[in-house]
Amino acid sequence: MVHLSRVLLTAPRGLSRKTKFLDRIRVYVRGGAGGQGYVRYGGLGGDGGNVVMVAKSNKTLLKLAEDFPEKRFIAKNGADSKRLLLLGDNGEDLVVEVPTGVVLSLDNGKEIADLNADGETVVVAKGGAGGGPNNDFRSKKGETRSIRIDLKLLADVGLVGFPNAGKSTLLCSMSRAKPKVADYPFTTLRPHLGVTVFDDNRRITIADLPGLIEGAHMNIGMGHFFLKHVERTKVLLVVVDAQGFVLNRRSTFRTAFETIVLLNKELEMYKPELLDKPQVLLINKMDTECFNEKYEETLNLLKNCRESMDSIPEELQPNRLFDFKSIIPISASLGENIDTVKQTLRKIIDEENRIDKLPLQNKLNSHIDFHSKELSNTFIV
Ligand SMILES: Nc1nc2c(ncn2[C@@H]2O[C@H](COP(=O)(O)OP(=O)(O)OP(=O)(O)O)[C@@H](O)[C@H]2O)c(=O)[nH]1
Repeated sequence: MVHLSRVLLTAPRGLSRKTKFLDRIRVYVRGGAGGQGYVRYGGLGGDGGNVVMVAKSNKTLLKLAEDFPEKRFIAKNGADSKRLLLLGDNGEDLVVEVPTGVVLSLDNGKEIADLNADGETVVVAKGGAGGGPNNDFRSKKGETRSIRIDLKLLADVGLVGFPNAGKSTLLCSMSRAKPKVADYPFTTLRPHLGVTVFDDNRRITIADLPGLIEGAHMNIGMGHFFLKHVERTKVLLVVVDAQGFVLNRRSTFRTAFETIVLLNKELEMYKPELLDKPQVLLINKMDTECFNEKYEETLNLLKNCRESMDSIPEELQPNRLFDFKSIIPISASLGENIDTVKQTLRKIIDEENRIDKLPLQNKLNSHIDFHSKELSNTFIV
């Protein structure tokens, strides 16, 4: 039964296809072969073309997969040297347009490129050298590879939370994005991006991700499938429903505090380094009944986090705890405290950008300084 419900809740492989969103594909690439040299007259064969990937912001992986269903990219061969044309022409490079923000890696997981800016290029399969005196006039074959193209969103802020916490509602209230909002879990089936624009035109990008639930690391719910999209964000914005969460009648009810701890565990299980990022906690639905009591209770439990985890099975308790820079009560649907959220995020991002520019030793000092300064903030636990 447990197995069955896990299978039912497991993200189906075709999920992204059903929702017309694709954030990973594998392609075969081959550089063109070099042309044969002409020994008798010392003629040189042309070099094979390279397969080159170029980042384009208007491209999507879905479009790439639709345009090239075979997912094979083979560059042109170099021309052979001939009696009447001793210098064979080089084969043309094959240029493949991929979305901006992709990571390219080999089957063994080794990353070969990170294409973050529009127009960035990388040769993913070199063409073979044409035949000439260096290789006994025997040409070489082109390089052959399988390349995994992984789209990782480039956003300043990543929203993480259980389903129904109000992440999409928050994204709507902070930007012009129009993600689907509904009163049932897993309304959000794919990541959405929104942009918050400040009065001085400063922009902050926010990625709303499908909800996580406990056991995501065992592929329950949508699993960790979309967590890669927070890897490159500067700040984690953790959103919880003050009233807690229950997936269905057979599931255990989880209080807001428990959902925070369970989210903490899921992030840690995915990649502990994610917890190096600054984190902000939003306790949502402050317009609902008994909010103040629940909010206070959650803050108190967070103060003694380790001791307050009795209700959570040991294997679901994180080793490394969230260290929130700020905790803010909000109502995403009424827009309460949303301005505070925006200003807090802006301040943290500005500070992160400043730290990024410092030399390493100064970076460490600056981080401690920043943190202790923030401790005077009343929302800090
Ligand atoms: N009362 C109240 N309801 C809210 C608030 N924010 C969101 N909701 C409601 O909570 C439900 C879930 O909101 P969503 O924004 O879809 O939640 P989500 O976290 O994106 O959910 P998933 O897509 O399942 O991950 C909807 O019915 C919203 O109207 C709030 O501040 N107050």
